[in-house]
Amino acid sequence: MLTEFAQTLGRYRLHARLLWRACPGWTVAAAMVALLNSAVGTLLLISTGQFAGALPEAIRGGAGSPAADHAWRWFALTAALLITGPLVAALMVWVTARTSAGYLAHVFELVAETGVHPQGIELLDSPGFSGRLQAVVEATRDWTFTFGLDNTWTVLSRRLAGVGAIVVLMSWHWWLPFFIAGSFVVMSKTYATWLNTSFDKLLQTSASELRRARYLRGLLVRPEAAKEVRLFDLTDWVVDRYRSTWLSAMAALWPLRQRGLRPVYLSCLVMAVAVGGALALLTHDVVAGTVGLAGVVTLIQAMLALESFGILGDPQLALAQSTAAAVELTRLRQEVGLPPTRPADESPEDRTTSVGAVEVVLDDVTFAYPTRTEPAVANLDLRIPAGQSVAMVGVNGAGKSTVIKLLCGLYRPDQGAVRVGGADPAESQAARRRVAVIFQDFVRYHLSLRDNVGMGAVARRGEQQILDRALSDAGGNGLLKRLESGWDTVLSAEYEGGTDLSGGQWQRVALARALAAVSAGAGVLILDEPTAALDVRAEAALFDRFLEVTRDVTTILVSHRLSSVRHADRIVVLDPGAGIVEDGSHEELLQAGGRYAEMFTLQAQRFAQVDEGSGG
Ligand SMILES: Nc1ncnc2c1ncn2[C@@H]1O[C@H](COP(=O)(O)OP(=O)(O)OP(=O)(O)O)[C@@H](O)[C@H]1O
Repeated sequence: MLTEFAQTLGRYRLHARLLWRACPGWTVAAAMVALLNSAVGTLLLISTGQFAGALPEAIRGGAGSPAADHAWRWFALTAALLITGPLVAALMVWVTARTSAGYLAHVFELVAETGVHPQGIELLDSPGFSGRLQAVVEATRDWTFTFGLDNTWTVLSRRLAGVGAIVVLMSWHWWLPFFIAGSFVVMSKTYATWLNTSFDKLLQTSASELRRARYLRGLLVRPEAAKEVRLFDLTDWVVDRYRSTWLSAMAALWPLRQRGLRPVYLSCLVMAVAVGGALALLTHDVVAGTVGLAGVVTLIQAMLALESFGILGDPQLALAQSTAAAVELTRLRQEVGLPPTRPADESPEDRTTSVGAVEVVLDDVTFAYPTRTEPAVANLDLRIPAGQSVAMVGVNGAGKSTVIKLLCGLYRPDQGAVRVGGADPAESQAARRRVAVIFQDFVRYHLSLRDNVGMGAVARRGEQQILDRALSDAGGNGLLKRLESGWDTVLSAEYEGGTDLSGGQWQRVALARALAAVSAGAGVLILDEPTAALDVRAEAALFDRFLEVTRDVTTILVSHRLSSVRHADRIVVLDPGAGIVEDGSHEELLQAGGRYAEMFTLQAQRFAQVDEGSGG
C-alpha cells in the first residue's frame, strides 16, 4: 500500500514537472489563482461564523447600536467575499485554459519525439511499443484529457482550502484537524491509488483490445469502409464484433476494480469515526461553555471543509485519467532512453546546408526488421560515387525499399555501416537532410499545393522560384493551370475550394517535393517507385527527365519497369537473400545475358504484345 501511495505522489510530481516545463508562467499564474480561490473560501467560513456570532448581541442592542454595527461589518465582509468567489473562479477558468493548451502542445511534442527516437522508425514497427504509444495518443486526443488537466487547479484549490480549514480548527484543539484531515487523506489516497491503478491497467492491458473495438466502431462510419460494409451487409457482424471486443477488454478490469475498492470502503469507515468523534467533542465544549455561537458556525464549516482532503469526485477522476496518459508516456520514453520531459534550453540544431552531390556507401550491411528473424538484406556492399545515377531493380521482396530506408536513417543496420556523404544517416541530422526521397506510399498532405511541394525545402519554402522550378521539372505545370487558386489550392476535397488529385497528379506533386529538396541542398535523390500510377511511357519519360534535371546530384531510382530506368548510369540487380547479383550499365547487363537481360527481354516482349493488341 505504501509503495502505491508513493507512486501516486510520484505521478503528481511528474504532472507538476510537465506543467512547469510546458508553460512555467501560466503554471505559476494558475497556482496563484488556485491559492486565491482557496483563501477566499477560508475567509468566508471565518466571516460567516463571526457574522452569525454577532447576531444575538445585535438583536439585543437593536438597530444603530455598536453591536448591530459590528454585525453589519461582518455582513459586509461576507457579502464582498461571496461576490469575489465567482470572479476568482472565472479567472481560474481563463488561466486554466491557457495552461492546459501549453501542456497539451508539450505532450504532443513528447509523443512525436518518442515515436522517432532514436531517429529511426524501428520502434514503430514493434506492435507492442507502437500500440502503447498509439493508446497514449488516443488518450490525449480525448476531451477527458484536457478536462483532467483543467481540473488540476480545481483539485489544488480545494486541497489548499483544506489547509485553511486546518489553521482555523487548530485555534480550537491544535491536534484535532490533523486527526480528521488524516482520515480524509487516507481515504482519498486509497481511492486515488485505486483510480490510478484502474486507469493504468486500462491503458496497459486493454489498450489494444479497446483500440480494436474503436476500429470496429469506426468501420461503420468511415467512408472508405462504408461501401463494403453496405455491399456485404456487414453492419450486424461489425456491431457484434464491436460489442464482444469491448466487453472482453473491460471484463479484464472489472474484478481488479472490485478487489481494489475494499480498502476504499475501510478508509470511509475510519473517516466517519473521526468526524463523528470531532462533532461529539464540539458538543461537549459547547455544553461546557468554552465554544460560543461564532465558534460553532466557524468550526462546523471548517470541519466540513476538511472534506476537501478527501475524494473529490469527477475532478479527481478526470485528473487521474490524464496523469495515466502522462505516466505511460514517461514509461515509453524511459524505455527508449529519453528523459520524462524535454530540457528547456535545447541548443538549436545546426541548419547549415551543404550543397552538391554526395557519395553513398553501404558496407557489408545486414539488417532484419524487428518483427522478423531472417534478414531483409544480408552482407550488402554498395558504393555509389557522388553524382552517379543508379537504378535498383529486382523481384518483390528483394530488399530494394529496405536499402532505401537504411539510407534515409529510418533504421540502423544490425551489422555493417551506412554512410551518406561520410556520415551515418541514423545518427546525423545533417546527413539525413542530404537525402531527398519519395516513397511509393508518399504522404498526400491535405494542405495547399505550395505546402505539399514546399515541405521538401522547409527552410526555403518562401522562395517561389524553387517551387516553380520543382513543379515544372516534375511535369506539373498543366496541373497548376487547372487549380482554381493556383499554388494556394488545398489538395483535398474535404476543404472548401479544395480539390483532390488523380494518382498520377499526386505523383507529380510528390516528385516536385523531392526536387524542391534538391534545390534546398539534398545531395541524393531517391525515387522508390513513386511513379507506379503513371503508364509505362509516362514513367519512362519522367525518369529520363529526372536524370536530366538531377545531373548534379546522386540519384537512385527504384522501379519494376526496366525500360524506365535503362538510362541510369548504372543498374544493380538485387535478389532476395543473395544481395546484389548484377551490377553494370544497361548495355553491359544486356550483353552479360544474365538475370537483368532475361527480365528486360521478357518485359519488352510483353510491352510489344500489349502495344500490338491496343494497335489492332
Ligand atoms: N516493416 C516491415 N516489417 C517486417 N518485414 C518487412 C517490412 N518491410 C519489408 N519487410 C520484409 O523485408 C523483405 C524486403 O522487403 P522490401 O520492401 O525491402 O522489398 P522490395 O524489393 O522493395 O519489394 P517490392 O518490390 O515489393 O517493393 C521482404 O521479405 C518484406 O516482407
